Amino acid sequence: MRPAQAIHNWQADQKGDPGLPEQKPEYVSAFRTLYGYAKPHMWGFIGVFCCTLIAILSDLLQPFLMKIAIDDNLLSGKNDYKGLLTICAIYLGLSLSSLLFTYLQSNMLQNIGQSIVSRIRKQLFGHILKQSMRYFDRMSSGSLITHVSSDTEALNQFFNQVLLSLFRDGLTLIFIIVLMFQLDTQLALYCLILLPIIWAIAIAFRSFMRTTYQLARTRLSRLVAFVAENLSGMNLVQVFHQQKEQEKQFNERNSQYFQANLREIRTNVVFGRTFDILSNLSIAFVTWIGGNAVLGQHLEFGVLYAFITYIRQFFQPINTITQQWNTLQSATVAITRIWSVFANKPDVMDRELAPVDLRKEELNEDEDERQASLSSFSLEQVKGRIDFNRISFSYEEGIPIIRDLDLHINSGELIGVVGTTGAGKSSLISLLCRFYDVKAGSILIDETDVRDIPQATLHRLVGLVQQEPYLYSGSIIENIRMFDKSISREDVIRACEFVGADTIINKLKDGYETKLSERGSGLSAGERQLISFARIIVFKPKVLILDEASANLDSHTEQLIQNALQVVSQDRTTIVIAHRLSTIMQADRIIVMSHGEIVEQGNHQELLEHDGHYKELYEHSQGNVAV
Ligand SMILES: Nc1ncnc2c1ncn2[C@@H]1O[C@H](COP(=O)(O)OP(=O)(O)OP(=O)(O)O)[C@@H](O)[C@H]1O
Repeated sequence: MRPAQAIHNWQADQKGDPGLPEQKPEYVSAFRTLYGYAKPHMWGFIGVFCCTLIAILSDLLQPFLMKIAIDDNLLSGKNDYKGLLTICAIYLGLSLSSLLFTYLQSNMLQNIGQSIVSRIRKQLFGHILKQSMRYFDRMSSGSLITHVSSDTEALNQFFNQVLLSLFRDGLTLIFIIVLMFQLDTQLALYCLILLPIIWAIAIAFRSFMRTTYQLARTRLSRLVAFVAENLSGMNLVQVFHQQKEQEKQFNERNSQYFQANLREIRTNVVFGRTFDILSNLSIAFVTWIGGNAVLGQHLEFGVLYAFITYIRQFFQPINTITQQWNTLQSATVAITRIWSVFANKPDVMDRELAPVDLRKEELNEDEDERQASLSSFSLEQVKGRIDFNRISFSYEEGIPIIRDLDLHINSGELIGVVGTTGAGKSSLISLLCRFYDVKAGSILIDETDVRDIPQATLHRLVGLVQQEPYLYSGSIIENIRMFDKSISREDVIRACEFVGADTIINKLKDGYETKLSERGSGLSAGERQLISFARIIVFKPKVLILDEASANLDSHTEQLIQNALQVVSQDRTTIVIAHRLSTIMQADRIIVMSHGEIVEQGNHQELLEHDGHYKELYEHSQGNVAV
């Protein structure tokens, strides 16, 4: 990440994370899309439904069986031991069946849920990788991490908790009501009087629980985003001695999350206990009404026993369903957020090249030329001529960064680009690599517009060594061949010898197998630069861009990089954004940029004689100050 970007993200986080808006759930569209993912698992869902049905019936028939045992065997005076034994055997069978089918149901649902979520997570990461730089300028890495981790996890909970509860608890409730009416209509009607009260309590708690739940989730997301941003901008935090300030801010967020969690737990406990009280009141009520009926011999004792058992079971699913409301809410918000990522189309895309014969009649002259240049474009035959034809560019509307810039580079030329900070040097390179598209004008490589070259080909064609080369956690060899197994070890070693990185790598204990930690720590800035040179060499780009590290390198490493640059620039067009003029004094041509325009160009000697910006920069650098 460029320091400017890190600062931007870091500052964005100080203001609160704009990437994590508190979105309102949009149930219909969110679940319609999710349905598309669930559809291929339809048979699995039918299986889950059947298992749930059998498990619930096995559970609910148990009190009914007890009622038969009490009324027909124990209190009837028939002394039917065989009948009692049969009932006990069936009871045991039902318990085992409940156990087995509950296991199957949750196993199947877990399987389906996990495979859907893993598919979404895979697609999400793939989609994020395809986004253009403008997207990453806007989004903080913290919110993207949240999308890939917490939001997909919320989806997982949707399948394993919400769906399961809807299946199991919903069906349980329906069956209990049916069984109650089956046992005694009058007593069942008395119990149903309770339903509106339960409903009112659930509604009252629901909105309260939703608020506390969402507060906790939002605060957690902010905490995660804060940590992620701090890790990515750690060098800034340390350079500016921000540790104490950041720790203070982290503690504030942490304590806010802690408070929100406590509130959520308290609300859940109060809600659960309210239901317990209501359940006990109902049991007392039914015992009184039903007990009177039993004493008056209008009701069998077994029926009353079964009724009381069912009332106990009645409150559990209502409680669970209400609690799942929160998970449903957060899953919906998560789905909406994930889908808003999916909905974002990259600004920079490969042009759709419709088959020529289909569009021939519509082709105008320009289009004809474009098609002709494309058909002659082949990666192997590219010579590396680059034309910036009067290009203009801005990151934000109304703030021009590059203005009407015209630059033509011959194949094999070594071009140095210098200029004051913010002159637009890196932006020019970003346009050539097509991280962004120009607003006006065009950039051609061998007469072909970069917008017409598939990005995969373009990035094979143009190799970029960045100011702060990124190294992945993995061995040095994997970092050089970028995990591409088709590049042999010999090729890697040859590339390292070529740029002079070989001696350094061989001095390391494990040589090419040395494991690098994240960001390549363990190696100096110069060593990381040399490794990224070797990385470029193995991929043999026709155009090489070097965004030179602005950090001060020791003279030995600087010499190594100078030598490396000399060898890698042979036979390829090379553009070097130089912070130290010594790097480009030998360049064929030096371009001096200021405020997005080329203000001078020529070789070192010519520019010194010109007595302009370059001379000023040169004299400045003679005082050993980096440009
Ligand atoms: N991603 C971005 N979004 C918005 N503005 C940006 C972005 N990147 C750069 N800029 C702005 O564009 C201008 C040119 O930046 P650029 O990085 O191209 O300059 P530069 O000449 O390479 O500077 P330096 O030598 O400091 O690297 C600066 O004003 C910078 O703040």
